[in-house]
Amino acid sequence: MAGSPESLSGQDVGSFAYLTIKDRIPQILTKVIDTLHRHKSEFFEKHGEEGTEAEKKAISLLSKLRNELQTDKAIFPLVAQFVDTDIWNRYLEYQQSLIAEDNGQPRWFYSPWLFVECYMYRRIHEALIQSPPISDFDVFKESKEQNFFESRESIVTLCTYLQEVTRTLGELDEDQLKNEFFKFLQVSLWGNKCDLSLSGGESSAPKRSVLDSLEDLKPFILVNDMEQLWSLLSNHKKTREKASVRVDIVLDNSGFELITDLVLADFLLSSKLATEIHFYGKTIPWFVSDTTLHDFHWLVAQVKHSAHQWTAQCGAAWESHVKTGSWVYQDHLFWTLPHEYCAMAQVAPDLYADLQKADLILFKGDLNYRKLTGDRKWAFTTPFHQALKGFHPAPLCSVRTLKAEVQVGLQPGQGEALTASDPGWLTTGTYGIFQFDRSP
Ligand SMILES: O=P(O)(O)OC[C@@]1(O)O[C@H](CO)[C@@H](O)[C@@H]1O
Ligand SMILES: [Mn+2]
Repeated sequence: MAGSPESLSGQDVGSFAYLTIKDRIPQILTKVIDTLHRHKSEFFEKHGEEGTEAEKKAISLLSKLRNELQTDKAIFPLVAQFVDTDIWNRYLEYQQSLIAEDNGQPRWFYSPWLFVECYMYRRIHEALIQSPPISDFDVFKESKEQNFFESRESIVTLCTYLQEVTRTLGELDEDQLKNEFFKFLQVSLWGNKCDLSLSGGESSAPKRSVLDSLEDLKPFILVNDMEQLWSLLSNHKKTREKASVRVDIVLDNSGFELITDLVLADFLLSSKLATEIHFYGKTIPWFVSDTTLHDFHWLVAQVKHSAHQWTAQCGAAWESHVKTGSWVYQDHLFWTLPHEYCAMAQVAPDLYADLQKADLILFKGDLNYRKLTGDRKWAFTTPFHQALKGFHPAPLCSVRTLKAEVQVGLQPGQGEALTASDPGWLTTGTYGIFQFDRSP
């Protein structure tokens, strides 16, 4: 295969990568520092003087990080011992090896955007690790919970709808079932618009019921492989050649997006299009809104204890799915490394082998898409299969709203026409895709 195109980076002045590194990431860091400041008294109440000292230390480490970024310093090796420190520092050495002698070291506005952005979030975590006893504090917890509470109405509407569909499943014919499947897929897609790292932590809760918007949003789906997802799952259901059908969902954001993913997962079980769902979340706070184990269980509990009958019924069912094992939540440190997914088989062979057991893998969101395609400057018409560069653990589908300047698998002229009609089409989250790759 011909060489891959270069990575998106802050070298391209004015690019979305450049503006993210220059403006959005410092804004996110400032919000993190402010969050720590606002919890000063809580840390004192919990840990006394030690807590106050820890808050000061974390803030000073984060201010240093912000200065390194804003003055385009070298990317420094991680220093605090953690389960993935050596992997990160080996990756930093690899990035160094890609740079010609006279071009110095990996730097914020020089190295691949994917690397420096992931590194920034891992440095935030390092600042907390180095500041015991507040090391377990999730600096993004408040904004993830706020997104959930601000989405309350949409959550009630969605859970009510799910209960209605679940009650009538037995009466639906094939076409009607497919139609419901497509609805829940689209709800999960547009749930991805609710991304706090794009909004810099500002509220991103849905403004109206996403169910009512599906028809209006259809023209904004640029690649639509939903039919292939249906035929894959409905054939398994029809032929019953497999006792179990496993769908894996590589999660993205907590809050409303996670609700839309759990609603889809519940429908997959009730409709018997799947018999088990594996969810993958993040082991550390990540990209502001990404789902951690705590976020997952907190959200299920919140839904279960809702005052609204149908919402509470959903939460009880979801808790039961976890208890019976038909829903499995899994952590793996690979998801918070900077590697492109084409490196997974080498870097995390255990995870790759686990994904190979799935009948279908749904990758939610933009960051996953960037890692699937290596965050590279592919031509818009490059086949998705080619951009995956050998990453094929199982049939997979990206379910993503566009928030970065990478997109493949378009028709000839489609990207150019979009640029002419809507210059922000790649980065505002307005457009979405269901992009499927069957497998080797
Ligand atoms: O994976 P998500 O949550 O859909 O989006 C995450 C993300 O779009 O937010 C950032 C915006 O700067 C991008 O760098 C990154 O890809
Ligand atoms: Mn995210």
